[in-house]
Amino acid sequence: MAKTPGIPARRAALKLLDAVMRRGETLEQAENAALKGVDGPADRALARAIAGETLRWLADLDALIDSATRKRLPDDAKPRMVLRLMLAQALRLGTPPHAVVATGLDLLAGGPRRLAHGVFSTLMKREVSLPDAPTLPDPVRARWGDRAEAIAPGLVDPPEVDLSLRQPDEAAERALAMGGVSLARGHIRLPRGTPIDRLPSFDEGAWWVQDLAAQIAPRLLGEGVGKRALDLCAAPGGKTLALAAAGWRVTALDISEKRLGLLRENLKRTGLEAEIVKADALAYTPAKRFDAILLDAPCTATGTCRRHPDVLHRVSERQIGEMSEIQQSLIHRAIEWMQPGCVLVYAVCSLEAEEGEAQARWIDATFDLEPMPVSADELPAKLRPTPEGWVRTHPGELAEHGGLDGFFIARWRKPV
Ligand SMILES: C[S@@+](CC[C@H](N)C(=O)[O-])C[C@H]1O[C@@H](n2cnc3c(N)ncnc32)[C@H](O)[C@@H]1O
Repeated sequence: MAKTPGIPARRAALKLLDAVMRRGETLEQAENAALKGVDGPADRALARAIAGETLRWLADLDALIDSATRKRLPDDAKPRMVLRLMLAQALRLGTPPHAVVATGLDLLAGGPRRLAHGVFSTLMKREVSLPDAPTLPDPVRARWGDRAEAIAPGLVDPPEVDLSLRQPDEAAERALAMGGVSLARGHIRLPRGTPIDRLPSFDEGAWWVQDLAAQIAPRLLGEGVGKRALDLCAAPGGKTLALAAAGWRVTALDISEKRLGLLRENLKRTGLEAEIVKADALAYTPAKRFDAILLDAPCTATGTCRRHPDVLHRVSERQIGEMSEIQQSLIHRAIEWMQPGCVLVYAVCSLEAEEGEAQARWIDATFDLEPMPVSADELPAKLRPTPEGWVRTHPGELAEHGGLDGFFIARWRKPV
């Protein structure tokens, strides 16, 4: 018998949701296994979109489900998982309800299909809708505090596509040719979903994909002609490329051979150069002196929640604490190597104060370094530094242009 079209994509979306919610995996980690047997890029994209929208709006979808059930379905019960996916399709992806039912109930074969059908039909008859911005899960709201309300509107949609240019002065001209806008020197923003590898000049290596907020950290090292920089956690290399393009002689170090493979590909495609070192920064001693060190530290990556909404549900206090310890070890190491005059830029794509502001305060209190406050004219698109001279970006900022990833960035110098 012929399979109903679209069911493999829904089955894959269920596996993705299950991997995140029950096993704490990232969407990326779960993809290989979950998408096995899903043919064609359109169905794979559909599976990703259903899982992504479900995770982005999870608290609101759950509230709707709870409003239509007499007895609360357990969080990890399969009917709740399937109903979440069905509602995300109807309310976020515009899938007609009959198609949602035709492809959704099959996922509950041998289970409570009538219950799921009843809840879904009740909610459709009520013509329910989602709020203007997703409701953040309680633990996330507690952690993000006052900022949570400003961040949530930035999570409504996946992000647009930002490019960083090898020749910054070409931004205006290339933005026009590509149908995008430039919000900063060397930056182009394109509509979400733009197929990257089909853009003109991809093979020529004139640009690489990098969120506007991620473009800030390497810029804070300044022009690098005649100077050496150590990019301490470098792969896959977005910031290495930016430093090399700004004239720095870059040593790019990372512990992951797989991710360094991507960095090598990026260097090859863009024709930029860097010395590559595969090492554990905690066990490495550089032979050279550096004028600047960029520590783009491993972190919980909650600042990337627009493109990776799984972080909203799987990052715990424990993981934040563990990351914070690793970051402090790496900071310690980097500071040991700083010569007088050497600049340190610390960055994390995290919205957690423990990985950002608290680390900057710890550096100020522990080490003999001069803070180098960031000024407004060093930042793109009218962003402002914090009163301390740090950079704190979040998805709700520059909303009129499509938002930003969440980053914390701060800068110091070793006294001469
Ligand atoms: C936030 S990512 C870096 C992103 C990169 N700077 C970019 O712009 O493309 C953090 C990196 O730290 C690396 N890493 C984690 N622990 C490390 C260690 N002990 N030594 C060196 N690299 C490490 C990871 O492999 C990962 O590639």
